Amino acid sequence: MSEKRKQPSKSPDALLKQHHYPDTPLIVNRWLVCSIEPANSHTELHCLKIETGTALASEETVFELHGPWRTMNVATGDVVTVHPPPTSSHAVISPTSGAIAVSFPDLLLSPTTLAQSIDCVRRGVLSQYDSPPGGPSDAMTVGVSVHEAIQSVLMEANDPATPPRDVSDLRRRMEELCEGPALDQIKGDGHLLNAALWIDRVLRQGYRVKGVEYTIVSPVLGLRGKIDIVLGGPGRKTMLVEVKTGKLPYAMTSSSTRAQAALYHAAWTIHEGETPDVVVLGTRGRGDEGVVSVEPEPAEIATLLAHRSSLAARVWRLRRGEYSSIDIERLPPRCDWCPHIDMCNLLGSTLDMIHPGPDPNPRAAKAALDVIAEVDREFNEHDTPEWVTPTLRTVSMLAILTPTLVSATVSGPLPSVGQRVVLGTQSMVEGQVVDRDTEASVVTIATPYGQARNADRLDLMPAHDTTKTLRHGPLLGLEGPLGRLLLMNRLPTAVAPLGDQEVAIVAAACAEAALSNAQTTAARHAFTHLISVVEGLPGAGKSHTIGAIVAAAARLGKTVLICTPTRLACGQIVSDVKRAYPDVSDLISDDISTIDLTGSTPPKVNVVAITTHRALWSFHALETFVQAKGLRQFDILLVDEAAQVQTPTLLPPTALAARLCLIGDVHQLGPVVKRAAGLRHTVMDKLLEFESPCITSLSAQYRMNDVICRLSSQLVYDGRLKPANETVASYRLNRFEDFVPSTDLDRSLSRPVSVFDLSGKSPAEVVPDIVSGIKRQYDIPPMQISVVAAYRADVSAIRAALPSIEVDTVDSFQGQTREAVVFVCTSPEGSAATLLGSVRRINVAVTRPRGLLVVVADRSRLGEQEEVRKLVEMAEDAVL
Ligand SMILES: Nc1ncnc2c1ncn2[C@@H]1O[C@H](COP(=O)(O)OP(=O)(O)OP(=O)(O)O)[C@@H](O)[C@H]1O
Repeated sequence: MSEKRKQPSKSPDALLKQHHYPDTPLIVNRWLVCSIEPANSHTELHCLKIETGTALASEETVFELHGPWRTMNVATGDVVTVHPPPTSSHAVISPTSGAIAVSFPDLLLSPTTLAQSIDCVRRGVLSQYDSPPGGPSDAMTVGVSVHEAIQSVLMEANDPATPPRDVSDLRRRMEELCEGPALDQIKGDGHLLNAALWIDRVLRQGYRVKGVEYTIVSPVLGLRGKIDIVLGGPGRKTMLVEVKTGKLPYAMTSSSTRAQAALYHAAWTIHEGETPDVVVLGTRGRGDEGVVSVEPEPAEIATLLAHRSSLAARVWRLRRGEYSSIDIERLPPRCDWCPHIDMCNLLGSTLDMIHPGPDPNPRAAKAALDVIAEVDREFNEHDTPEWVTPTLRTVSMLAILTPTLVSATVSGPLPSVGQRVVLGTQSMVEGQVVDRDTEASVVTIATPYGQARNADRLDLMPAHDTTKTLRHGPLLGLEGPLGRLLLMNRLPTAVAPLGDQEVAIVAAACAEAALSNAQTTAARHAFTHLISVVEGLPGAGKSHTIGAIVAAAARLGKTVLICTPTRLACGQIVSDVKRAYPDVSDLISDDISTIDLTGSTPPKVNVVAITTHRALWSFHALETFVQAKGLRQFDILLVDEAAQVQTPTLLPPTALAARLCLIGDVHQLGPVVKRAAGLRHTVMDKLLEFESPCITSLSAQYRMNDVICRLSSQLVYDGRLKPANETVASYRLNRFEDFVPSTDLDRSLSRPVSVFDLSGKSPAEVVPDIVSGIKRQYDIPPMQISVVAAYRADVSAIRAALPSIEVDTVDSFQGQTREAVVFVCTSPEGSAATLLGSVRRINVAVTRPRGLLVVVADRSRLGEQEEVRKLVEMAEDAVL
């Protein structure tokens, strides 16, 4: 078995540089070095599960071989032996240390899985369980048959004995190959004609098959898989074809398909040393609709490279993006058929354990630990190399799921506090050391800090049970008042009174904004209480109050970190404050990256606004900002729309602030959580369980007239929501003087709240008439009329019919005000009414308008939509 291999002519990073991937440092995905021995012995190697590898023995070089448990030097003349014999594509030589990297194929992902994991945060972890329960669906059968037929006719074309075939011959031949129960559907959907047209074209261009199901393994990219078809063409051109026969045309250009194509492009370039063309071939579209040539963009490559370095890191990084871009609630149709659903549930339960709901109990914790054990077992059944202990798996999973701290026992010298590190033998968990225990060799690492580009690598001791330290370790943000609240169920009541001058400045800012007594109290509490809460009903002036707090703080020279769940809210707060308080306009910024933190003088800015997820990413920059101001922490952390912020997301920014002020409404939109019920229970919910003077309730609202206000008040607030004054209550839209109502529509729209039935039509047919009716009757600018729909499908259809009017989902209107709102509270035919099952979502929609609310419903479906039925009944009562 002993064999001596020569070094590949070019190192992988040289190839990367040569082929348009110049900035790619070589990071070996998951690697472990085999053993070495004198030429006449190789016994030790058999016990290691190394499937692949390479051996080096250059005359001049001394190589350092290292794995997680050993480091050895290979001297000139030594022979390195790997068992079973390696293939060069599986191994990489580290250009810096000269170490031999042997990749573990079972830790590599398929390109499809890796590409899909861009859309589904969990799929990366679950890739190894990719077989549908209950057998393949019809679509899969059709897809597979057509796919194989295409490969077969292309291969047959290589055979000199096959006569030349025109389009009809190709099509007929594929029909023969597809013979079976799915053939009728295949023919009906036009797959074979489309495929035949494409095959005819490439054959005429001189392309011939070089391989089908062509195996490609790329440790550098962290993937292995099979390219559906590799074609060689004139001028030594190579075309890589990804066949997506069962998919609809839009799948051809989806982000995951593009990612897959980019992966092929990169893998081929790196390992074969030539730049290929990549084509995604669909057959369901009309003609060329299904054929897409993909030229990966640098940004796509960069995204992939950012995701590649390990199974866990990929998913973890994706999860960091989740807070902004992946709305899990929009994925159910996908999840319903997703074969990973069972594993998803397991992970969901794990989440519940890590962030338990209101009453964490030992039984739930035990159940969740069982879940982790089960996940470990699953992983281990898949031939996991021994050194990848279940513990390591678990730690990476927990790190994926908890943006907090992990503790790990490390081998070798301990890094110092503050040092950025990568935990594990690859970029599994990035973070910064926040604590170290030299005796126990334990470091505590805060994740996710991101930006670990210059991090040092730490090796975990394989046998150590890191989960124990993880679970008992301190958690970032939990040492302070929030910790006492979450861990001990205790709310701090200590108050730090303000000095006279401070009281005067806060009072002045409140007076400038004409804050009510309750709003003024809420503003003062933000300065005096360790934790304060402003429960503000819709339109009760939460944003208005934040403005006064921020202005007062800026004038007092205090530092404030504002966190909001959305970028829109973030920008809105900053622009409102700048407009209302021009004197502090230079002291507030919503872009931490533009603040100069390197100068010798402290930055001028006092107030930084940032989205909650961005705060995780930019933790280090925020910390540097505070230090540059000569402080240890921000004076106040203000969290707007706090009812939407999950507890773990709140922990890192909390660690950066002396005081926490949460502002929100638990009856408006909540956090987007699919299964982990524990995450649904936010810090805001938790705080409202207390009766404490630190909670201020704002129930007098300044937005809606009395009729609209009554609707929300009855629907959600047990009558607590009231107009702040008579001017607000009696507000009506300004009607054109010469307007005379002549139709039923006009008469309905003359009331502040009205209900329209779809009567068998689609929202896109009904809404334009309603909007025209509003424009005819009321003197308001079109930008003050908005259409709000629960479902994206309705939003798209109505937008197409009403291009000049703002149409969007409920979620994008949270926090907004309009003169008139048309609320389409229907669900598209065939969809489950889940979005409308949420009274919180309905509440947000109906509390946007000042003067006019039009509810569009489908009476024939009210039986299936309990919350909508209630709304319609109350809206009709409101009209009377
Ligand atoms: N004390 C006040 N005096 C006059 N107008 C006020 C006062 N407080 C708030 N408003 C006005 O009421 C409207 C709604 O206020 P704001 O947007 O701050 O409410 P909100 O609680 O943030 O609403 P939502 O719950 O919808 O996010 C704004 O036009 C604001 O200027």
